[in-house]
Amino acid sequence: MTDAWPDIIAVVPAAGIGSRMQSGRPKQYLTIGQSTILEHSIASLLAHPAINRVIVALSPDDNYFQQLPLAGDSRILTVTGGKQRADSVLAGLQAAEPTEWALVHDAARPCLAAEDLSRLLAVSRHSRIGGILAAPVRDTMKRSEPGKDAIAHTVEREALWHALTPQLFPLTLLRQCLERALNEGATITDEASALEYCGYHPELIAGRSDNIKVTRPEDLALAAFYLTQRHNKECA
Ligand SMILES: Nc1ccn([C@@H]2O[C@H](COP(=O)(O)OP(=O)(O)OP(=O)(O)O)[C@@H](O)[C@H]2O)c(=O)n1
Ligand SMILES: C[C@](O)(CO)[C@H](O)COP(=O)(O)O
Repeated sequence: MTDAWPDIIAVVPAAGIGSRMQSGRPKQYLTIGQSTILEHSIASLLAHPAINRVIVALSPDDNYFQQLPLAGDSRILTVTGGKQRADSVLAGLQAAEPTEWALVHDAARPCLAAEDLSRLLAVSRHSRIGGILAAPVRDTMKRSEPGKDAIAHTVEREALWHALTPQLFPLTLLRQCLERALNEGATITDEASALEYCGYHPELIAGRSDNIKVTRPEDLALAAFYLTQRHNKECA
């Protein structure tokens, strides 16, 4: 640990199959430029001075990771992921050596900006609960009628956010909340929802809306555009 940054471990859930992407391989292994989406996502973490250990949760059927240069990086440990994203995250947390903070970042989010990562990490200086990167909703939001593509009503968008990653929490607290929530059958789609289930209120850190999760086919070109824009700006 340095004075500037907390003692931290990063966990990258990368054990999904990317079914919504409709591609020939898991989406985290699709390429943008010369690297896979997974490599971009992990690079955005390791480029930050605060992060020098990453645990990657992989599918038991993953035949791709070992072909990447990352496989030989001593800062990276791999574990076997689980049936749901939360199971994969918990597998990573359970493999982590004792560490004060845990940062969880989707393998499918390759466009994380360094300034957003720093702003999230700064939460560790004043909070014992943690927080998440999030983007305020911009569009009018509708709730559909159950089972129909018809509008039931408009959802008040004031104070409505898109949860992003990374998400940052005390490792022990996150592990305890995830274990309890999963054991009690709660639906957990991000780390914050496990803390909420246990009664905590993590901070919302407004983040860039270009920190997209590559989920559907059209997202790949958008992520490539964002990464190219950032590269050109850095090289200017
Ligand atoms: N059992 C799972 C499911 C998802 N993930 C990871 O969690 C992140 C976000 O999940 P999502 O975007 O839903 O990825 P997939 O589950 O692969 O996508 P899909 O739902 O379209 O199959 C991804 O990096 C994915 O690899 C994981 O580690 N373990
Ligand atoms: C964690 C997450 O990216 C926050 O928005 C999101 O919940 C992942 O959901 P998915 O269905 O596993 O993609």
